[in-house]
Amino acid sequence: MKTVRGFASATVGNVACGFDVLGFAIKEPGDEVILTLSERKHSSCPVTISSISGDEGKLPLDPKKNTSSFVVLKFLEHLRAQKGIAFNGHISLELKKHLPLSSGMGSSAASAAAALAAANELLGQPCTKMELVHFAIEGERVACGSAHADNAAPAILGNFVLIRSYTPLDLIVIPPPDELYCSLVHPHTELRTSFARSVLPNEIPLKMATQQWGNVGALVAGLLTADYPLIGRSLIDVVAEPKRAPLIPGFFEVKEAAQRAGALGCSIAGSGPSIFAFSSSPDTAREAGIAMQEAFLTSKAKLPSDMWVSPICREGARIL
Ligand SMILES: Nc1ncnc2c1ncn2[C@@H]1O[C@H](COP(=O)(O)OP(=O)(O)OP(=O)(O)O)[C@@H](O)[C@H]1O
Ligand SMILES: N[C@@H](CCO)C(=O)O
Repeated sequence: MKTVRGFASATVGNVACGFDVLGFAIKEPGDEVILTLSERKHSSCPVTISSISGDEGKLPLDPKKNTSSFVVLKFLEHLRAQKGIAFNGHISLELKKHLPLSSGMGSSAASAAAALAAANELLGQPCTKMELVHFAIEGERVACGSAHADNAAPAILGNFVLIRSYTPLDLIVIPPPDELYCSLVHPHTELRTSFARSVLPNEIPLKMATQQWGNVGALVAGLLTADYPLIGRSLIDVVAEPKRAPLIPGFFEVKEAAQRAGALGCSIAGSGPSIFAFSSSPDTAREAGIAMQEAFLTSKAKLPSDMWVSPICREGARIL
């Protein structure tokens, strides 16, 4: 029997203007997955879930429905079909859930990425991290019906990841500027990604598209040149934020509080309800985070929240 423990952290999709094409990872918190390999088959399914903690009993134990086990099944299928590596043993999976569900913090992707890092290590690293991203994306389809990559890719690869194309998948890893800090505030309420996607339009006017791609290009330029004011100016989302903001009680007050505290910019984390802000020092990031929490609490909905301040994680999914 061999045991490996994988970890993958929270991620923020979209980064304001990059709907479905840009995301980044923070250092903590994250999900842990412990895999135990035995040489003999136990059941008809090569992967079973032995336990899940931290989810209040909400997550499925069916290996085909939980993102952590589903992606390992996809990984094993790929090894057999594409690399000629047959797996005849059994993997028992234990999930330690530390990320809140339906939070906008890439919870489903973190479980998948942690499981993939552990499975790849357990079987002698037959895949590159870039290959693992393909299976992690399939996990997102199981979680919310959409195979978006802006949480899954940074959960595996760390850094910022730009998705230039989905078919074929073409990912560009963008290392973060050294002094960029994220304040991430999670109000105690859930917003399902599938619902937050259903409020978005299928088509947008050309004028709106022009604004959006101007900001995405400028944000990438700002990240690559460590131009903090440019990063701040580019954190504008005219596509998803206006439709989703009404789903997050206190959103506008929280955004204003972050900016008043000196943050470079602020927007919805992924599909929400979490909200992130960027700052160019850890002190400002902490002050912005505290101001955002206060704004949630004093808004009409009086929402308590959790807050994390973190630099961008460069490592991605890893073995503990
Ligand atoms: N291991 C898992 N971790 C989290 N959610 C899972 C997992 N496996 C399956 N799911 C399902 O995925 C859904 C949560 O996904 P959702 O995309 O809404 O949340 P999220 O990952 O926090 O969001 P976001 O992508 O906006 O950051 C739940 O319905 C849950 O049942
Ligand atoms: N890009 C996805 C991220 C979900 O976290 C969305 O906005 O729906």
